[in-house]
Amino acid sequence: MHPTEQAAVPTRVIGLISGTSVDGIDAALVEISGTELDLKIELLAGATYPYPAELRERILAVGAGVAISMAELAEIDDAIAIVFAQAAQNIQIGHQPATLLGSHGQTVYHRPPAGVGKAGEAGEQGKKETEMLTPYSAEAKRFTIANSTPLGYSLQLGRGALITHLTRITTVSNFRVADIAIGGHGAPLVPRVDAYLLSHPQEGRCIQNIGGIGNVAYIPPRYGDWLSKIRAWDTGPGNSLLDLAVEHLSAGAKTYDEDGNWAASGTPCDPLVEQWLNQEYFHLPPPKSTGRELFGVAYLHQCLKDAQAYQLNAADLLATLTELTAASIVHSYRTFLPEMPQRVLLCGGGSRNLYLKRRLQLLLTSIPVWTTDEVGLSADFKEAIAFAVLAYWRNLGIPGNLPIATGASQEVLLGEIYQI
Ligand SMILES: Nc1ncnc2c1ncn2[C@@H]1O[C@H](COP(=O)(O)OP(=O)(O)OP(=O)(O)O)[C@@H](O)[C@H]1O
Ligand SMILES: CC(=O)N[C@H]1[C@@H]2OC[C@@H](O2)[C@@H](O)[C@@H]1O[C@H](C)C(=O)O
Repeated sequence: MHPTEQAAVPTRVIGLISGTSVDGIDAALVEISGTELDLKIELLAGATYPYPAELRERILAVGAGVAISMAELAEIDDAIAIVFAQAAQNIQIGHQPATLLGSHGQTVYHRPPAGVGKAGEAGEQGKKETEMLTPYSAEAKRFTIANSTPLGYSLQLGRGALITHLTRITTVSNFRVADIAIGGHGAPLVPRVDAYLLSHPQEGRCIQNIGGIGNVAYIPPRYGDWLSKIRAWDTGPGNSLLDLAVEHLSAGAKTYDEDGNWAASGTPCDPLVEQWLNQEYFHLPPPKSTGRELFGVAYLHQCLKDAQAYQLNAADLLATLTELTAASIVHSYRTFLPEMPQRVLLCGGGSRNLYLKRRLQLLLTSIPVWTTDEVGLSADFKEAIAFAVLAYWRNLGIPGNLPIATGASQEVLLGEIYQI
């Protein structure tokens, strides 16, 4: 059957992802029809299933660079597959079963291609640009040494074969490797889905995800050669530094700044934000991607050190870190977009941070800042929905990456398929 004939019949698909915040597994059960311009999704159910505390701690440790044995890695890989399979079972309760499952898995390591920002470009120039990423930490230095090979590397745990075995559902997983193998960053992958679900006939839009890391997809108005004008990249820290700071400042009592209330009671320190914006990542041209390897614990420690000069209290420090997220997003639009969008649509957990949203609105002046909920697509489950769509495209033989976003040399089928 031709892909378009196959796609005429709606398919029930599960999308699963745990992002860089490692807060739990986002699961979406969707009904999908159409292929690209006629792509339609209906969200039947969405839920977040927290990780067992011990597994979360182990994942965070691996992500922070703690050395583990291959035996432990294997254990974590399957422990993640098991909780992902449980999430898939739970999300179907009370619904007709799904016939396809897309599982992003859990990123524990992400290294952009050498010459980050210039995907696929190896050699001295590439190395020089990567070395510029080192002022912040010993951890960042290791990142540079590891990054002397031309291709990127990204590791998502929770192997698909086991998820298929446990759920009895055809599963697509390991979405990033094919793009990386042809010179791409393997991220961001959601922009192609954003393009078909969130484009507008007259309006240029930035779809801004604020997870642990932030990423944007600029989708121009849907006419002419609009697809070639899409731009996308990781903007830098979303909530990663904020969450780590909250945990540190509350001595472990809190894991995030609910609604941004704590930061809202402080005042951002503008000179510090200016200083932090000098960091090289913010100035590298897209395509570019990043992770907790850069915007993680060591980075926060350097921020805390920098802040000592200004004697900030806890609330001021959180306000300043929140401002870094907002300012780095807006700075990247002003620097790298061909034109500013007419609307910004937020998604991810950071879209619930009301203080962050207010600061973004202030910096973007007259450009309205909404959430994707306000145009009919769940801000909480958009990433999980996207991996359901990417699995569906893979199953139909439709490429999932956008070379302009990832830096890959061409479009490619994303993901490995495991059948029962
Ligand atoms: N009500 C809220 N107020 C403030 N922040 C919130 C709220 N709810 C969620 N968050 C933030 O959102 C984060 C989780 O966001 P999300 O689940 O989108 O991240 P992720 O998917 O793990 O990351 P990424 O998109 O980088 O992979 C939490 O760690 C927290 O910082
Ligand atoms: C390696 C990895 O997991 N990257 C994530 C991360 O979280 C946000 C940002 O960095 C994004 O580029 C990417 O995820 C989304 C789902 C993407 O690929 O579009």
